[in-house]
Amino acid sequence: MSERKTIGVIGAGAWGTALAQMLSTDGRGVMLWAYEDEVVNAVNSAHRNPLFLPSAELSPQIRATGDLADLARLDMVLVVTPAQVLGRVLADLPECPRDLVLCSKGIEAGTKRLMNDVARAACPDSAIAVLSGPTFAHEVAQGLPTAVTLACDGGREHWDRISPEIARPAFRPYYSDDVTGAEIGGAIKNVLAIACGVVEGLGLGQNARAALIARGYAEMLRFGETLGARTETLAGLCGLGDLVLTCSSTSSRNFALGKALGEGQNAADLMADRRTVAEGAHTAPVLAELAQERGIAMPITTAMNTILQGENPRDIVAALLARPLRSEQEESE
Ligand SMILES: NC(=O)C1=CN([C@@H]2O[C@H](COP(=O)(O)OP(=O)(O)OC[C@H]3O[C@@H](n4cnc5c(N)ncnc54)[C@H](O)[C@@H]3O)[C@@H](O)[C@H]2O)C=CC1
Ligand SMILES: O=C(CO)COP(=O)(O)O
Repeated sequence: MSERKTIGVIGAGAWGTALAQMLSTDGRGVMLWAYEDEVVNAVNSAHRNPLFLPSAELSPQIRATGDLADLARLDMVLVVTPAQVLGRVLADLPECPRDLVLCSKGIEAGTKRLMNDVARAACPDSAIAVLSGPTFAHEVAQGLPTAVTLACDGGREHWDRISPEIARPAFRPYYSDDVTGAEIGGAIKNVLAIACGVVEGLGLGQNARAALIARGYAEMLRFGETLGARTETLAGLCGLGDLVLTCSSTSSRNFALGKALGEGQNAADLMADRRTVAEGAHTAPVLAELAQERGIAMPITTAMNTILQGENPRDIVAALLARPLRSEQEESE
């Protein structure tokens, strides 16, 4: 039997913890880096993560650490921090691994870079893969069946090396070499999930939500095309698949944030002091800016950005509905 190498996971929020649990199911060791000492201690002593994934009983195969040096010399490291701190955390890594697998969903605000560009700058010699798809953390931690896109910048050879390390009977990666497409799907669906939550919070009905998913997907395709993503990638698990999941459940933090906005809660209050991340709130401003700079029609994204800045959701929805009639394929605001 081949040796099962320890895998590193950076970030012990809900998703990093669930991935560590999933990876440990074949009996291998997982080294999990956590930002909070409280999480390190709880994982090591009680096999729990009370801050971010309280429902899961974790495998004793998972060892937590607060020291990134403990991940040195591991061949493969999954990076699962919030998107806005990924670059900072990678810059602190004493040694870059051979294989980095990026699992965060977002765009870096200041630089407007996708996560793979941020990671490439920090670890130029690492092979970069993006793992993304419809994956609520609590379901993966329970071992429920889940499928993801695993986009490998090194093509088939890269996939052949890393996919056996990541696949498990209930966790099924699908091959892609479209790293940009895989990232764009995950980043944009978070903004659209907030929009679907707003529709829910305002009580606008199921028809409106379906319209929003379809028109939001058209925005994802237009944006993706401009950045060189392939339509077939966005039609898959990491795009449409994840959009459908997060636009239809309050298990999504982004959807729940939108619902609260639609119900009349204040955006600044909702963002203040939150421990868990709703990536769409950070992605919306940078995405709206990129759309404007590049002349890409993204009216739903722009509207969500305005609502997150404190505008009245009902007024913004009314303005969206009042735009001139056009064909579905037309690419103007
Ligand atoms: N929760 C989920 O079901 C899924 C989440 N993701 C993505 O995974 C990424 C991480 O999300 P979650 O694990 O859900 O996080 P979370 O919302 O459960 O927890 C927040 C995380 O941020 C970390 N953090 C806060 N400040 C930090 C700092 N200054 N430096 C480093 N880390 C810091 C915390 O330690 C914690 O790990 C996000 O990009 C999210 O979109 C992707 C798929 C599923
Ligand atoms: O990305 C996710 C599921 O695929 C998790 O969505 P939220 O971050 O909205 O909870």
